[in-house]
Amino acid sequence: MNKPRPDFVYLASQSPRRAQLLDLLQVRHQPLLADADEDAEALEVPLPREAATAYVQRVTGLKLDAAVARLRRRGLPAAPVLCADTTVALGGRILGKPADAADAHAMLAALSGRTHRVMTAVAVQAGRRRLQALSVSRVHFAELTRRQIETYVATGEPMGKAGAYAIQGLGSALVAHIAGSHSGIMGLPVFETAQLLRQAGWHIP
Ligand SMILES: Cc1cn([C@H]2C[C@H](O)[C@@H](COP(=O)(O)OP(=O)(O)OP(=O)(O)O)O2)c(=O)[nH]c1=O
Repeated sequence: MNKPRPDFVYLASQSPRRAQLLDLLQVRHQPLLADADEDAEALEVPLPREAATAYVQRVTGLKLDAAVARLRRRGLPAAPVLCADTTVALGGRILGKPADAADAHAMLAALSGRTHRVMTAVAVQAGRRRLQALSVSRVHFAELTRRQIETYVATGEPMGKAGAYAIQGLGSALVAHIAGSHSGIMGLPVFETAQLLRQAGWHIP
């Protein structure tokens, strides 16, 4: 007899935005968070001269490897595992999460008046199948004054966000134009995620 299909996915992410965006698809999910001794940050180091698209997909694959190993280690019931990674690229330069307020200030000054790319890779492990997708958006920032940057950094919002801003928050006041996926910029491209989950056998309209 066939095993019943699980009715949830594991979301291997500590990002509350990713959980909210997955909720839009009405897919039940459970967190699969890293153990205290797993060094998640260590995965997020670009290789010398690595292109941002290659980097974001490689890191997402590593996150998924770690999550699948975690599932096995904990002996949890089998179900698909989903994870994602978001990277901001200004020309050939990869902007990660700011280390501190000065770093956030420098990133925002670099983004001011220019167009950058935001890439989010999504990966799903469903049994032996690994499915991956990449969303690339272009974001144009208004010209920012030093004062505006200082005020924004002082809100604390840039911390923990790739590129030092949040389009879902006050950061939206700095963004003049986007071309691409708003949810992808936030951290989980809903359209591409739906495509992957359908391929994994999920019923999504
Ligand atoms: C550009 C941009 C990024 N971000 C966020 C999305 C991601 O959470 C974060 C990039 O870091 P990620 O390493 O992609 O994700 P994370 O560390 O927050 O969570 P996890 O690895 O557990 O899944 O930046 C926004 O929230 N809004 C934005 O507009």
